[in-house]
Amino acid sequence: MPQALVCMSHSPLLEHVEPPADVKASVQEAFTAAREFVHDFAPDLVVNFGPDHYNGFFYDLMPPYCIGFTATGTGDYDSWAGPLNVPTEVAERLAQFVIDRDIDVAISRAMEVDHGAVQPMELLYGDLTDRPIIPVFVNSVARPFVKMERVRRFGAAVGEFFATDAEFADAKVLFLGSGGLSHDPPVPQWATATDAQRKFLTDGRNPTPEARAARQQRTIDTAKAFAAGTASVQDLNPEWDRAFLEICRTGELERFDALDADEMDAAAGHSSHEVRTWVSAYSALAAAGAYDVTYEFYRPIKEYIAGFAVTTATLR
Ligand SMILES: O=C(O)CCc1cccc(O)c1O
Ligand SMILES: [Fe+2]
Repeated sequence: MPQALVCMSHSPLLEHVEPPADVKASVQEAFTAAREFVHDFAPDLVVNFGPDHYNGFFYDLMPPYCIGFTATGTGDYDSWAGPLNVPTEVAERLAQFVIDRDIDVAISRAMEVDHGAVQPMELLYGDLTDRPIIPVFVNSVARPFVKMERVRRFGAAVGEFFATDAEFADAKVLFLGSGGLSHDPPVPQWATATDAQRKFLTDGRNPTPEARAARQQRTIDTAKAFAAGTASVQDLNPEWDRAFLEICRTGELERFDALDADEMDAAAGHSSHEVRTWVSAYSALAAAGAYDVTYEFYRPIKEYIAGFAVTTATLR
């Protein structure tokens, strides 16, 4: 069983806003299940499909996907702030393979990854350097978006590399996807942003501690208000989330192609695009063969501003 998958929502609010005790306990149980899964699997390498929230990628140069050859955590919301343990030579060969499959992926030799990319690894391993990891950015927040079909093909190309590369014939690779499902946290969008917000979206790297703290407090305040029913935040959409999870379960991944960005905004919120990391990760796993989803947790959680899901999968 050389490959496996964990896909999970993330939320920087996990440590900042308290849902009811039973809800919190159920999420912690899901994390425990995922942790046991990865410890049993014991991957030699993690391929980490992560989004970004204008901490590492900005509108000065916004690729649809990017493979990191070396990478550092930005430390937003107290997430991982140091270097990642990236096997550069493998990342380089992966990028060449993907490009040869006609997917024009960007690369970075100094990638910056935020809470959205590192939180699953922190929850599963506690330490971003515990395993060799290849960080793969999948744009999930900054329009324009490529079609979901392209995201699926991108993930499949990544998966094909590990399914066919001689060096990985006996290696265990974990595909990790982070984000979603339905949610609409207060991340500015270009189309409706003020001039000051547009400057941040374009040129917001390395914020002052004050600016970062203000941004984080705004998210925390919004989450508390959303849970109290007083925020004008778009509702979570459990139906949409369950339909998405159903596609993951069936393995009929071409069905993801019908996900349209405008419809997703309307039905599931402006951050629902984070499921692009899931589409990539599931497609990567499916490139090696049929799989089974072995664990699924789902709960819409306003305190975390997330249709919160955790899934694990193994090859059949
Ligand atoms: O502050 C931000 O930029 C967004 C934080 C955030 C909140 C809820 C769910 C998420 O997935 C998320 O990323
Ligand atoms: Fe996010």
